[in-house]
Order: sequence, then C-alpha cells, then structure tokens
Amino acid sequence: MDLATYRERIDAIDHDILRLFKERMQTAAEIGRYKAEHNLPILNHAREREILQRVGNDAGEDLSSHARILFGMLFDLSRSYQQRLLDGDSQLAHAISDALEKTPKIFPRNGSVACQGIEGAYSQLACDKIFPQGDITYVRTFDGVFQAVEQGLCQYGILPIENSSYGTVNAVYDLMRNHHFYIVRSVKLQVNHVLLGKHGSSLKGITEVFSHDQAIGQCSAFFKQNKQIKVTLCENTAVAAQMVADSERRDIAAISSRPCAELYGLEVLSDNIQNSDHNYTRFIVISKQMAIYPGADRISIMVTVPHKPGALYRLMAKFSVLGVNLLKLESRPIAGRDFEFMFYFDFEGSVYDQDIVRLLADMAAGPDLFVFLGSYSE
Ligand SMILES: C=C(O[C@@H]1C=C(C(=O)O)C=C[C@H]1O)C(=O)O
Repeated sequence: MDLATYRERIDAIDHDILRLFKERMQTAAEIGRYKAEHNLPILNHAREREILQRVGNDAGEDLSSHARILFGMLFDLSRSYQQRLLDGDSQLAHAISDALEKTPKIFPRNGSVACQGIEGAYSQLACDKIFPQGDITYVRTFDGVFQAVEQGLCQYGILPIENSSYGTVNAVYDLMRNHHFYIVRSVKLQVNHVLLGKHGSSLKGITEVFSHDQAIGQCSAFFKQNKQIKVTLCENTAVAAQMVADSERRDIAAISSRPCAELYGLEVLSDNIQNSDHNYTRFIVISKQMAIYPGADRISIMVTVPHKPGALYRLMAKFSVLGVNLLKLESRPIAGRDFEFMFYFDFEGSVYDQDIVRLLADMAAGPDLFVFLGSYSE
C-alpha cells in the first residue's frame, strides 16, 4: 500500500474515534448530571482503576501502557467536561471578569509600596522603576512585605523572585502559600553589585564581607579569588552597607547597590563584582485585590497534584493541548509532608482567551489545591 492509502485509512479511523469520543463525552455528561442530582462526587477512583485494568489487559502487551495513557487522558477530559457543564461559569471566571472590568486602564505611577530592607535596597530600585512616584514603607523581612499588603497597610508590595545567574529566591516562593495576594506586575532589573568599605580602606585589608545570600551567590567568583574573606549573611544588601557604615571596623565591607555608597558614606572598593555582566533579578508587584491591567500576557498559578505517577504529566498535558507556552515551573517541598510538592507555574496567556479561562476554572474546580496568583505583564 502507498502512503496516501494508509493516510486514508487513518482518516477513516479518526472519524470513528471522534464519533465515539463525542458519544463518550455525552454519556459522561449524563453521568455528571446524575451525580449532581444524587450529590455524588465527579471523581470515582475505583471505577477509573477498573477501566484502566481492563483496557490495559485488552490492549495486549505491546500497547498496554499506550492504552492506559490514552484512557487516563480521556478520564481527565470527561471529568473536566462534567465539571464545566455543572458549574456553568466558575467563581474564578467571575472574579477574573470582575477584575477586568474594575481595573483602571493605566498602571498607576504612584501608591504606597512595601519594600524589604532600607534605602538603597534592590527592591527600592525596582520600585523606582515601576512606581516613579511611589511612597515606600520599608519592612525588615519578605514576610513583612506580604503582611503589609494583606493587612492593607500598603497598596502594593515588591518582592524579588528569581535571578538570572543564582536562580530562584526560595524564601519568597515558600511564603506565597501562607498569604493571600495577587501579582499585578513584574519587572526585570539589571543588578550590578559593588563592594563597599569605609573611606580609605582597600580590598587588600578586607577580612569579612556582609550581604544577602542572593548577592553572595551572584558574586561567588569574587570569593573564589579572595579566599581570605569571611562571608557573613544578613537580611538585605542595603542593611549590610549600613552595618559597615555604623561599625568601627575598617576591615569589613558590604556587597550592595552603587547608590548605597553615597547613601551610607562608603567607598566603592571594587566595581561590578557579580559573576556575569548580564545579571538580572525579576521582581513581582503584589496587591490585595485582583487587578488585571491592559497588556497582561502572563499568568501565575500555584497548585498541588496528587502524589501519584503521571499526576504532573497530566496537568502539563492540559497546557500542551491548548498550545500554552510555559515560562517557569518551580517546585517547593511542602513543610511537614513526605516529599510532597507545591508547584508554581508561570505561563504565557491572556485572560481574554476563553480557553485559558476555562483551563483555569477547570483546575480550580479539581480536588487539589489551586490558587490563581494573577495575570500581569512584565
Ligand atoms: C464518567 C464518570 O466520571 C468520572 C470519569 C470516568 C470516565 O471518564 O470513564 C470514570 C470515573 C469518574 O472518575 C463515571 O463516574 O463513570
């Protein structure tokens, strides 16, 4: 047989599969209605296991695992179809359209903003970029930024989430699940670190350097070359500069931003000491209310998936069928659980796209934890 004839055969088979698929989905919808009337949950593990067992056996050794994957996908589709028919428009879909209606058409230039650290901190530099007329309140910790927003003390909060060379700011991701907030914007800031010491001191005489863990990590090559220097972590790069300024010691220095030299009366002992010239940190802007500004083309969510083989794969398949491009996938262990993880996804997409809203509503309706973290632009 030639290729064209094989393809004709495949087309005919697909025609039958599609007819049967539609029939299967309609039947699942009927079952969904029955379940709603009788107060039964949509998911029935035992039934799915039974079908997988049968299908796996009937398919024969060669195709057993392929058939199980196919039917696993069919279950997902049939459950989400049942859910959608029963829920109509989900709560999340309503909240999103509400936010779209109420959000001003232009991102504000001012507002009260919580930043971690003190003046000269990189969060402040990020804030200046986003809110040129922002009114900054400094808090000591990242947790304090979340709290200031959650309690309504500040309209916005700024938090670093990842660096192009040193990676994720884990502490911020771990705090996300303890707080209620929405991401309304993100920004990428080029970060050039400088070594700051007392006037008249020099790199040769420095025995100890203070800074934040991220800055130390981004300057690891500098420490390899200067092995005599002891590293001491502190909560913020600007706080490190202030500590050096307040200390009597002349053998200590801080890794900070350049503006901290002038702010704290220090001297630049070494310039651009980060490993890479292309060193960027991404910051998010959080707010208490959901707000989706024009141009929002990025969506962030936080989910757990069941601790079972294929669970993450099935979640990813939902993105894949819509042709959604994933921008970031981060996993963090859930404290107190046995290697269970919280997954954070950033993906490209607009909430004006009904397929995307349906996907979000579908995940929100599932049995696992799902949090919509916001839709925004960078
Ligand atoms: C259709 C049903 O709902 C769900 C979907 C199933 C399926 O697609 O075969 C099986 C079990 C349930 O988790 C059902 O309960 O039969």
